Amino acid sequence: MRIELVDVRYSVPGRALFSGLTHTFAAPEMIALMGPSGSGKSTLLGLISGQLAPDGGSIIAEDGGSPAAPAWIFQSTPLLAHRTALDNAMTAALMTDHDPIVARRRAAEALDRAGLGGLASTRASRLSGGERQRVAVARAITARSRLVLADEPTASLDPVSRERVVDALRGAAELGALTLVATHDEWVADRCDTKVRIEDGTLVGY
Ligand SMILES: Nc1ncnc2c1ncn2[C@@H]1O[C@H](COP(=O)(O)OP(=O)(O)OP(=O)(O)O)[C@@H](O)[C@H]1O
Repeated sequence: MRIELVDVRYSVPGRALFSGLTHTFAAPEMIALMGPSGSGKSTLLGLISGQLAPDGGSIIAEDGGSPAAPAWIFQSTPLLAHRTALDNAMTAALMTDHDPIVARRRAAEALDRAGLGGLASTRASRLSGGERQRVAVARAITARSRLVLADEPTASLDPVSRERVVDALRGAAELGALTLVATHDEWVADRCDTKVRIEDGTLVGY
């Protein structure tokens, strides 16, 4: 997966957030997207996902020619509350063309990888916030998502849960996904492969 932003322009009422942003992200990598509140982190993820259309310029997502189909991880990622962790981990894969038996095996493997093997049969409503986040990452891995967009994935977690969620996201990147993590948390950013910060509408490595 490779995302090329070329001369991207995007404004919200009264303000240009990006006025000629050019940058390339390429997998496999886990990239921290930093920047002050309101600098445009969530907006940039929305542009990369295709949920937002740029006012100008182009965003080219390449994965062997096919467009990106991102997996989203939010501060509190929605799961099917009354279904098990295993069912939840399978859902995205089942919506593509995966064989249900293969999806089930992959989901079990992804949960194991996320340290949740013992909770596979537990309903999502009974999991902690951090466990739910890891199920969401396992869902992305099961679906073989090439692009993982995480928007403040650890914002409401205690330090132990935060580390486990970051490890799970690292697992997605190690399996080949381009993993973008918008965060305010320097601890999380330090665990990514690369750190970029939005400064005055441009992306600066640091
Ligand atoms: N639909 C919209 N209409 C008006 N303003 C918007 C809209 N979407 C975003 N904005 C503004 O654009 C700016 C960037 O928002 P964005 O959510 O991308 O920032 P952020 O860096 O993710 O912030 P935070 O760290 O607080 O989550 C903010 O000032 C926000 O108020």
